[in-house]
Amino acid sequence: MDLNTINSMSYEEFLDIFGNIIERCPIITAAIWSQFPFASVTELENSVYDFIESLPLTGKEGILRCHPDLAGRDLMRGTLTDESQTEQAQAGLTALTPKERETLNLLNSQYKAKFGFPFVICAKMSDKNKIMRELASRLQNEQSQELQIGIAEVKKICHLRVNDLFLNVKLPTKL
Ligand SMILES: NC(=O)N[C@H]1NC(=O)NC1=O
Repeated sequence: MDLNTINSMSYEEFLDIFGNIIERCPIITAAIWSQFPFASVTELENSVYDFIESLPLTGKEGILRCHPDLAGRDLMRGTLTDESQTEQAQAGLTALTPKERETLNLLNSQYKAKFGFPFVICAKMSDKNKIMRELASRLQNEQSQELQIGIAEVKKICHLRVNDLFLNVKLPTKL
């Protein structure tokens, strides 16, 4: 897919394809359509990141809260987004032993109880062992630090999702 194609999309088409570049936050995709046309993919990504940075702390916390727990309830119920399902599978989180799942769930609960939002990490850039270690280590941080790290991870996830869309997307023939 090229930029010209994107720049000629209606906001409905743009939302259909790019609506989940930030997990369960289509409002961000809808907002950046106002910045059309984009001169580059980087410019598109930067407008997402600028929008996120313009939010108050509660808005940033809200973005983190839209993320499903890793190997959590949504994975067990089959209610993850396609993107999150692929990312968690790639990190090995869909094939945990019961003991590993129990440990991860416990750490996730401790993290949420301490910070008020879920532990977020770019799963595709990690694996199950690294995720467990990072979670245990980040649990020791201050809340403000974790908000910053979590949002940095959201941006990494977004970057990979945008890349994927540019490489793989099959556009509706109508476009
Ligand atoms: N909690 C959390 O990190 N969730 C996410 N990470 C990722 O790579 N995809 C997600 O949905």
